[in-house]
Amino acid sequence: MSETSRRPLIAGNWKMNLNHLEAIALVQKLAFSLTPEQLEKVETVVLPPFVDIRSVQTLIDGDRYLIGFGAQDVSRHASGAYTGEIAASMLAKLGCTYVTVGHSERRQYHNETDEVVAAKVRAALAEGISPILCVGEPLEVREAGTHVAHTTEQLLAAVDGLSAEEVAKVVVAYEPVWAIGTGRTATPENAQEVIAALRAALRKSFGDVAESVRLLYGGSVKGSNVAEIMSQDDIDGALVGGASLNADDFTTIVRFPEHIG
Ligand SMILES: O=C[C@H](O)COP(=O)(O)O
Repeated sequence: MSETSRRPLIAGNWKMNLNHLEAIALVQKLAFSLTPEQLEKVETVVLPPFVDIRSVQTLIDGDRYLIGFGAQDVSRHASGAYTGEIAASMLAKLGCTYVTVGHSERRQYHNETDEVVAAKVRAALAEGISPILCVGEPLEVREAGTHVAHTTEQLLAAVDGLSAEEVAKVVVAYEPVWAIGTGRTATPENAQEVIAALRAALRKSFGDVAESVRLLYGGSVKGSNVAEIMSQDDIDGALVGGASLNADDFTTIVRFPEHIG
């Protein structure tokens, strides 16, 4: 995180955890634990399962919590006969401001291709929702040393053809697949290397707007490693999985500026 105008973003991806009652309890705990100053300094967002979102919205809107919320996936289609799918317009109506797109678990278990991911990015943007576009290499790519090229290709495939104005609304999350849920994190320097390369690729294709795009790191982020990760120049936040399910763990992560000298 360098001294720029990019506001840090910590997003909690709950994945397929917590029902709507548990969601309410967790968001309440977060709101009671974090001060308005902390939430002003660090944009804090939860990404619950679809069925929790209405409850989370009602709570956050009703009590005017300074916590954002979004979804974990979106249909590439606007509406129609797509059983089980959720349209971006439905998420927008619920007040979602973010949606993760192209998470490695969707790419791996639901066969999402770069083409599908690109269509979902567009679907979200069309409804004023910022996609949190996930990219990252599997272990064999890291071991082959081609991780920068791999993640850059994923990024450019997803944003190809967007305007600079649209790109400014995209958040990119670099999540090395081998670091997700494994307790293994990329070293802060490794994460910085890839994320700086992603920003350079955006700069080459879209110009100065690249300086305002927020790039996050994800993969076993915890209270104990977040400050070191966030000290890197190009890392603007974190996409947190496991540690976002516990209010104490997540608030410790959101409070990372207190641990940066
Ligand atoms: O979306 C979040 C990532 O997949 C990271 O998950 P994790 O923090 O449990 O490793």
